[in-house]
Amino acid sequence: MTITTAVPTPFIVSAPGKVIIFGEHSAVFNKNAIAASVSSLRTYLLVEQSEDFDGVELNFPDINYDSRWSNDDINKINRDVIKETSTLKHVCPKLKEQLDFVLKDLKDSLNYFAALSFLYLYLSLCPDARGLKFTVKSTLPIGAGLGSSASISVCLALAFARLNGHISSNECISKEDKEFINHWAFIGECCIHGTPSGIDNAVATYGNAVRFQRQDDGTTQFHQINNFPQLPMVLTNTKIKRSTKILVSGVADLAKRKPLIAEPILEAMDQVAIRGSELLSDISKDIHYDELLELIRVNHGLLVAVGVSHPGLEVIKQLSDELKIGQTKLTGAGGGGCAFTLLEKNVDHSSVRKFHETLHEKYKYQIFETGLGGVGCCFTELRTEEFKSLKHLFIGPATTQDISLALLPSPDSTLSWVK
Ligand SMILES: Nc1ncnc2c1ncn2[C@@H]1O[C@H](COP(=O)(O)OP(=O)(O)O)[C@@H](O)[C@H]1O
Ligand SMILES: C[C@@](O)(CCOP(=O)(O)O)CC(=O)O
Ligand SMILES: [Mg+2]
Repeated sequence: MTITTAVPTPFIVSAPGKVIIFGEHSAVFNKNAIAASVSSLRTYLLVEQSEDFDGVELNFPDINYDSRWSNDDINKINRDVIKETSTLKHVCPKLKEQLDFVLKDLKDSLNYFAALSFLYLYLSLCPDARGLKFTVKSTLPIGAGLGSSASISVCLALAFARLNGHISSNECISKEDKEFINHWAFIGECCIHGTPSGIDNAVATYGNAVRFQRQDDGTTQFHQINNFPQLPMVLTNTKIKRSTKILVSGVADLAKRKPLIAEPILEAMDQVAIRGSELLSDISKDIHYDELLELIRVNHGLLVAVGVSHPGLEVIKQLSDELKIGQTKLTGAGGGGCAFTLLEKNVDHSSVRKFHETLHEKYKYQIFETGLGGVGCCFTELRTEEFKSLKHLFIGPATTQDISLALLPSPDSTLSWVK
């Protein structure tokens, strides 16, 4: 079997999910937004040699999807069309058309978008890397508003950029390399949900927290917010399924039909995010904490107005209001998925416990314990013994705790993560 790669295998790449604090949806309309990475909820991608196949194998157990494409399948895609993708800031319609043909059996299923982003990035970045198997496992909930689509796109972009030799240093991932990864992850996001703002892939690439704004010419402007405060918060997953693509296109439809109504709402979201970022950079002044809580309440109301909440999310908001523990807003695309509750400064802990218990026992919601900020994308090459001891995490019924315990790129990790 011929294996043409610039770096040794096996290796693992990883990227975090995110919480949008202010500005989901309005970010798509070039308004300001603030998001932070969720340090312990991440996607991991294992790249290894195929055992018995000289094409490309894909294994996405989290969504029950696997596939393999032979060298013949791959060689049928027109090389001139592939070359065109390198200069584009969006998805190349000609390549998408060819991939639609390859993926015709998946059309209209959720797996189609995952396969499309995989093949699009693979062909654009390392079409000659063959005889490889790519397995993805995430400790993030998928389709829940915590940016799993961006996190997997960053993992794919980083892995493929290593395989073609674009990223060859084993010391660190340079600023230029991160720009490259962020660009291609944005294209992966475009494959998954059409018109992303780019905030999710920026956070998954760079980690920490960012204030972000997409510009009218399609470029993005973002600043890392250093020393992002560890906000006292509760992150709740309703487990109600929804699709970012459909929710984002619903808001675009409203903006098109009722521009005079939608634009002031989006403008108000912009002002919330601008003021929110001022407050978050100087949270030490307690006097502003109430204003931050107020902004959370206002931002949620504006998201309700553009039609992206869900009765299941309103349950969380209502309960936090009833128990007077803080302010809740949906986070991510909404329509189900997750909500973020910022707790009052001197919150009554027994009320927070009641909040947890009710959401868990009565509604069967899931509560995440995670800090905000932390490492962005990273990779680690595996020694033979490491590969042997870690492989089961990607093929067996490993829990998210098992995966985090063994792989989390924390300061006390036994693996040598390159960041
Ligand atoms: N671990 C994963 N394995 C396979 N596909 C994934 C994974 N994580 C994300 N995806 C892709 O991203 C989609 C979910 O993205 P999206 O609707 O934007 O929700 P979110 O980004 O909030 O999780 C999935 O349907 C799938 O195509
Ligand atoms: C709704 C939006 O602002 C965030 C979507 O996040 P998620 O896919 O729901 O995690 C879209 C975007 O900014 O690309
Ligand atoms: Mg997404």
